[in-house]
Amino acid sequence: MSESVITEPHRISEVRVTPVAFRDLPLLNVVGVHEPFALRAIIEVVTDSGLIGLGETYGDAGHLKRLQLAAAQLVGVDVWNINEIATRIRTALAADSSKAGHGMSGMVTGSSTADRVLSPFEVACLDIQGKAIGRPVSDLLGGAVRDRVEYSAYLFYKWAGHPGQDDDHWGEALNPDQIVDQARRMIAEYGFNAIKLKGGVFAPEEEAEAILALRAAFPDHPLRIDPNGAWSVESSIGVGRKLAGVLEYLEDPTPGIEGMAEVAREVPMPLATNMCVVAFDHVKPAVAQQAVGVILSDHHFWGGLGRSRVLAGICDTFDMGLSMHSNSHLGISLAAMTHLAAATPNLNYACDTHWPWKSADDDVIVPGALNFEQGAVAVPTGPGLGVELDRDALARLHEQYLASGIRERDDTGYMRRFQPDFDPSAPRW
Ligand SMILES: O=C([O-])C(=O)C[C@H](O)[C@@H](O)C(=O)[O-]
Ligand SMILES: [Mg+2]
Repeated sequence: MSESVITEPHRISEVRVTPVAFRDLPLLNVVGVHEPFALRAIIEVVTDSGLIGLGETYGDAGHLKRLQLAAAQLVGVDVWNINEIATRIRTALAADSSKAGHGMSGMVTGSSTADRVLSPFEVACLDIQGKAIGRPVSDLLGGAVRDRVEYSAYLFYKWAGHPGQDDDHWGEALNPDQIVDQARRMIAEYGFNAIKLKGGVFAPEEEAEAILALRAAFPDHPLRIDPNGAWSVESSIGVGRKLAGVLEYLEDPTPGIEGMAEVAREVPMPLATNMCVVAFDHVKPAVAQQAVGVILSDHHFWGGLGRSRVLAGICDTFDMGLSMHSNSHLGISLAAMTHLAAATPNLNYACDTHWPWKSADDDVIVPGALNFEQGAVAVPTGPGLGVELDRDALARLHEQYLASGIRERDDTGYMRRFQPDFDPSAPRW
């Protein structure tokens, strides 16, 4: 590598934003059911030095529009100047007042728009920085403290298949026995050492039974349940007491910082959240009220990898645990999550991932860079993120996006096609 490649600025000459869709399964949650395709946007940042960096984020129409507004302001900026990139993005978004299209279907609503938009550009710039100096992104984040990152088995209640289609290969999971079967299959295939159940679908007592069935089947796996705020304070306290000694944490049992604080005072396990603390402004009131013991970071809405490490420092300062949240995602996100978790010493919980729900052939990266072994992904050691864009796959998933007709994630609207009176309001029980 010539010295100039290292010392010269790498100025952004072009930014490409490509919406893609990949097949998804009918996974149930408090707001409805996953549609047949999940949306993402793939970001390519190109420099005048000929390097290309990759980022991945939500693909909803409103978010895409904001990504385009931001992208138009980034030409000429040096990829080493993330502060300048963040400033330009805030300026570009000043005229955009729409809140629509954040990509999380009503479950994470209060995150910062500027941080959500910054995230994929920051990741792409870190990818370029790493490529420019021949070092992995984890080195740019302070260095890997672990060479493999543990993920959890993320179980969902689900229908056997999308209505009108054949059953999918996971089949139905609507009761505790089927949830245990799902866990067995997922753990046999991926080796996960921790288990999370997405709740908020059935009454809390039934979901607590599923957790007890998982405990009986997997005596040593840390367990979590996440009903996405579906339970009242009273119900949450009831479930929390019933599952004393069974859960490593109870995730978002009830909505809001005040409600979580009430529950936290009465249950023995820490409460975790990716709903009531999703932006830096939420941390102070949550700490003051001792509402949460664990924050689930997510670089897609906390402003990228650097700002997620700021969050990690805050958690460390206030003796809070740190875990990682996930939405349906592709390989560029998995690479970024893995570098971040590798370089975050206090991220001690197995991270969430929706990875097992995606078909292996539905991705935009060249296969082989990221593999699960014994529940963990080895941290890529090549330059940058360590993943390569497969342009044919990108074109195919973009065609899939165009053909899908889906432009916003809408779990509730999809559910109402089959259950017209479905009501997503929370708390429900
Ligand atoms: O931990 C969480 O809240 C999530 O993973 C949110 C996701 O949107 C999940 O509920 C889903 O994909 O249905
Ligand atoms: Mg959650």
